[in-house]
Amino acid sequence: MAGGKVKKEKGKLQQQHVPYQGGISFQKSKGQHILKNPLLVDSIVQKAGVKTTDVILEIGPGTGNLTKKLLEAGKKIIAVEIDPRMVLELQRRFQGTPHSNRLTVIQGDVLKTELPYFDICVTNIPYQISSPLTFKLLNHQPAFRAAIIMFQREFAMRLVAQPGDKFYCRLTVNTQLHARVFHLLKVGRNNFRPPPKVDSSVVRIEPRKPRIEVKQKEWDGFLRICFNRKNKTLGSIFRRRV
Ligand SMILES: C[S@@+](CC[C@H](N)C(=O)[O-])C[C@H]1O[C@@H](n2cnc3c(N)ncnc32)[C@H](O)[C@@H]1O
Repeated sequence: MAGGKVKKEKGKLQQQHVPYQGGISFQKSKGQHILKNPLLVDSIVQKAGVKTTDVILEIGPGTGNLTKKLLEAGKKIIAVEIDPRMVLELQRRFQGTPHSNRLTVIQGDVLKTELPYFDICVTNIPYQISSPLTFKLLNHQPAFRAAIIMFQREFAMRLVAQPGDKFYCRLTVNTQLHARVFHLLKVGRNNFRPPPKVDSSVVRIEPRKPRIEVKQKEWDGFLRICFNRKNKTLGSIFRRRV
């Protein structure tokens, strides 16, 4: 472990819990639990179904462990990171690599940032922003294909719950009104550095297509077009619906 200290305690060599990577101390207040298992990162990217043409949004790229795999899979990454130390670390890590011109890092709080267009969001978020972030994404226009998000397990269970489940609640209803939600992967706390106090789950959120609202005026215009054509049957179907 980079920067780790080893101290002798009660006759045993015990590794002190010093969560450093590349000289950066991780801040729990910012939910900085870095994914340390490369196999898990591969699995998340693979299950996300990223296309080579995709513009990907990543929230909280941290030191870039997920970012690196996303850069290999997609066309362009837009990453929003609140911590300037992490932004510097990302620049240091990707500068001069073949991927660098496909990565844009926005420094700021994602909840206060106007999000650009993206096809898919793949992200390991700080859990304290789970709820506002989910609804920010669900309100985002134009709608994206899917968001693949690491949540605290219990929050994930509430998102995917079905009527009658113990986790079924207002969050479930509000989310499923706007999106289809799937549980993808259970993730144990030891896959992170430092390990959080809770287990996690990766969830896939697919926004529902908005219903097309047709106003009376538009129906009238459409009716006229139908009657101007020779297909009278089609015309009468629409007349009945008006
Ligand atoms: C759980 S870590 C994930 C790090 C990295 N993606 C990984 O998987 O290894 C969360 C990241 O989100 C950043 N973060 C925390 N609050 C944020 C916010 N409001 N807006 C943007 N980034 C935030 C943290 O600084 C941290 O880098």
